[in-house]
Amino acid sequence: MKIKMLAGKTIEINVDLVKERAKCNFNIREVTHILDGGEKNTIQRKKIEDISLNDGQSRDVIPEEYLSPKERYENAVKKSCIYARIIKTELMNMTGLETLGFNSPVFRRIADAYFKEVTPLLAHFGMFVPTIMGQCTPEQLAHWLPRALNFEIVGTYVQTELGHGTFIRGLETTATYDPQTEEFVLHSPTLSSYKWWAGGLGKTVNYCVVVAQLYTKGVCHGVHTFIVQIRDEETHMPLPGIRVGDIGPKMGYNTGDNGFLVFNHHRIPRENMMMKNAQVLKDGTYVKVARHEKLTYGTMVYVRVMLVNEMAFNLAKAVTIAVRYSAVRRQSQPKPNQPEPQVLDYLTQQHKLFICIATAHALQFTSDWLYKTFTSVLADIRDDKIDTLPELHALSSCLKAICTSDCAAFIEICRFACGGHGYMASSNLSMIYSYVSATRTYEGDYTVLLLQTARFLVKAWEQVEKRRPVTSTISYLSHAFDKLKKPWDGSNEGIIRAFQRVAAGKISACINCIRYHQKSGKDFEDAWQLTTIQLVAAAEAHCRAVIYDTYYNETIRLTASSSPNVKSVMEQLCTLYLLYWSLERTGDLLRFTSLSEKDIFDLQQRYEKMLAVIRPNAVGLVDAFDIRDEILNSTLGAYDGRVYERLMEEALKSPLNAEPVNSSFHKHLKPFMQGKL
Ligand SMILES: CCCCCCCCCCCCCCCCCC(=O)SCCNC(=O)CCNC(=O)[C@H](O)C(C)(C)COP(=O)(O)OP(=O)(O)OC[C@H]1O[C@@H](n2cnc3c(N)ncnc32)[C@H](O)[C@@H]1OP(=O)(O)O
Ligand SMILES: Cc1cc2nc3c(=O)[nH]c(=O)nc-3n(C[C@H](O)[C@H](O)[C@H](O)COP(=O)(O)OP(=O)(O)OC[C@H]3O[C@@H](n4cnc5c(N)ncnc54)[C@H](O)[C@@H]3O)c2cc1C
Repeated sequence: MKIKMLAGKTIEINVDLVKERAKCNFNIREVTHILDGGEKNTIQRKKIEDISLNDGQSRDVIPEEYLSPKERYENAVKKSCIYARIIKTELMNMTGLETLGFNSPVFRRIADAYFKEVTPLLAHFGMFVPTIMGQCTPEQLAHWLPRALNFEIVGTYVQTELGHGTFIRGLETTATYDPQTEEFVLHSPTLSSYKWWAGGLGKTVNYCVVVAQLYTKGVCHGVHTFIVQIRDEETHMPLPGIRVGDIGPKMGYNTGDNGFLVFNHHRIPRENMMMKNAQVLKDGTYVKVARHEKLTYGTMVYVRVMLVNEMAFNLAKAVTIAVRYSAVRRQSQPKPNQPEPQVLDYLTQQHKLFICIATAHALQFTSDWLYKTFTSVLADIRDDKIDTLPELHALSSCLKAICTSDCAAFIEICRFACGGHGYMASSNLSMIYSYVSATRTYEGDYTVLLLQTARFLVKAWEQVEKRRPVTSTISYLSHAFDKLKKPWDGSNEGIIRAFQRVAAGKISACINCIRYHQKSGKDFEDAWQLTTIQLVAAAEAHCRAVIYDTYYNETIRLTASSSPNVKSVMEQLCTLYLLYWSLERTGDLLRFTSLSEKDIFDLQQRYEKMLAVIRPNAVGLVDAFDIRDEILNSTLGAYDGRVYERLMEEALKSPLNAEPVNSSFHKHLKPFMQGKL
């Protein structure tokens, strides 16, 4: 079927997708505006996408997969420069766009059109610049920030070592102050102290933020951050006292040149210690400035907050691919003499996919809410108020853990939903998965971060026990002492309250367990370790309760003035989300609430009915994510649904197809087959 597009281009669209779009009963644009945070943002995003993508500069002539590792990296550097130039010269200076930061989700979106994997500048944008902004004094900021923003220097964040990633206090790299020369001497005393992992470190950057143990006047003051030049600005050669290189192939991020770095008594000026939170004076006196010692960890909190948005976007990409493909793909014959159904018509397929759409909404709204919380805590810190920081740390830790983990699991389900073709690199699902899978580990491992949240919850519980007030996200704990179990209420609010009881019940069980071990003679640390499986589960339950509550309340707020059909499809997705998790967690609900077997039957019926209600709008809902084909990069997920044509076109690009017979036939296979080998 031929369709005339607005831009005047005629494109052919798969007939099933045309029918799906005709079935959609809500205004797609309205949903896009809600997801973008308002119509103005959508207009701005589209303008930016047009400027950055319309001239085709982002496209590769040869698919990345066919390049050697070295060529892939070099191609990524070339495109990083085009990408960064567009942001710097064409976008940031444009009227109306100058307030957008480098890490705006809009710039983030277009990056995917340029890089199938990642840009070697990811850590420059995502970590180096934010650390300068967060850890420098005003004088240092004036010196370093313009240089970094203008790309006169390119940097990364070098914290993790071969021996330690999680346990930051255990890092071994030393920065020892020498008052004679007013310099710090950076040194890697052991193999396990070698820096390892930082993105862009291998070959790209010439500067970095290094996290090291600060020694002055013979005393260790713990980890601090330093700006360290590692390469000559002109020749790019490593400076004396620096050994630096690439760590080699990984499961993903292969264009990201993650690197190692070894210091041999490398000297940097005193002024290169980032001195917003602590200072070393010329004579070596150590002065603590910040009221909270963990403010040095600020960049990590920032990236954890940003990652929730990152997850919403990546899941939106995966489910756009899987839903469009499922509308085009026909398979099997459930009834004789009937045409093969679209696989999207199978209830099991809807079960796989509609929760992914709902989750992308849930994460988007949660991420917007978390970002607002983050900026308000930053404002508090600027006013020297630090009492909101622990809650932000607890929230960003558990949300980062659960969102990255759910997102990776659901992206894999999107791949399953695409059958064999989902396994093709050209579907882009494998690349999205390998990218997201790493987020569960970096910036704080899943278990480790949930245990941080658990620590906060245990303290909060003790406050509630003493009838002291607690902050808003844990205020539900005050109902935990209500004696009577309330009757089961299957409304959305009822389900949210039920999950808050689950979270409170799990925290209470942890407290009992810790106290039980303490009573039997264990000290607190041992009792804590013996309870960690339950503590992780309690932090997960708390996090999910926060997501349910936020998703539900934000849906109501954001659709308050929407057209009726938009309001109802958004509410349907939210209800679907709550029903899905109720069914996933029946064990918890049976244990901590008055849910009965009959209630489970009802939940299942309601869930399946909801799948049927959402079915006609499924393609419309993924269209509403409004992700351009260049960004999706997928043979299965393009807007036009020309799946088989695209698969064939991509296959023909394989270098193996350049010649009818490969030389290995004559060299190896033929002699082997003829028994001559
Ligand atoms: C292309 C276009 C541009 C796109 C840009 C897009 C941007 C978005 C995406 C960016 C992606 C960037 C790429 C990133 C790549 C990965 C980078 C890394 O992994 S880098 C490496 C990342 N590495 C990691 O993430 C390592 C993970 N490990 C850690 O974070 C820490 O070692 C720890 C938290 C586990 C423990 O720390 P430890 O010092 O042993 O502390 P204790 O346990 O003894 O707790 C003591 C007290 O401190 C409290 N507290 C703790 N932290 C904080 C905090 N942040 N705040 C406040 N408080 C905090 C804690 O609650 C407790 O309180 P209380 O109970 O006493 O009241
Ligand atoms: C793609 C990628 C990019 C990265 N980029 C950077 C970067 O730019 N800069 C940088 O500095 N680092 C970077 N990292 C490193 C990353 O931050 C660390 O790998 C991450 O924080 C996990 O730490 P680890 O490797 O030490 O894991 P470990 O802590 O060694 O984890 C191993 C296992 O031990 C468990 N474990 C550890 N501690 C505890 C505990 N206290 N209680 C219970 N279980 C525990 C974990 O749950 C995990 O199962 C990157 C990593 C990856 C994969």
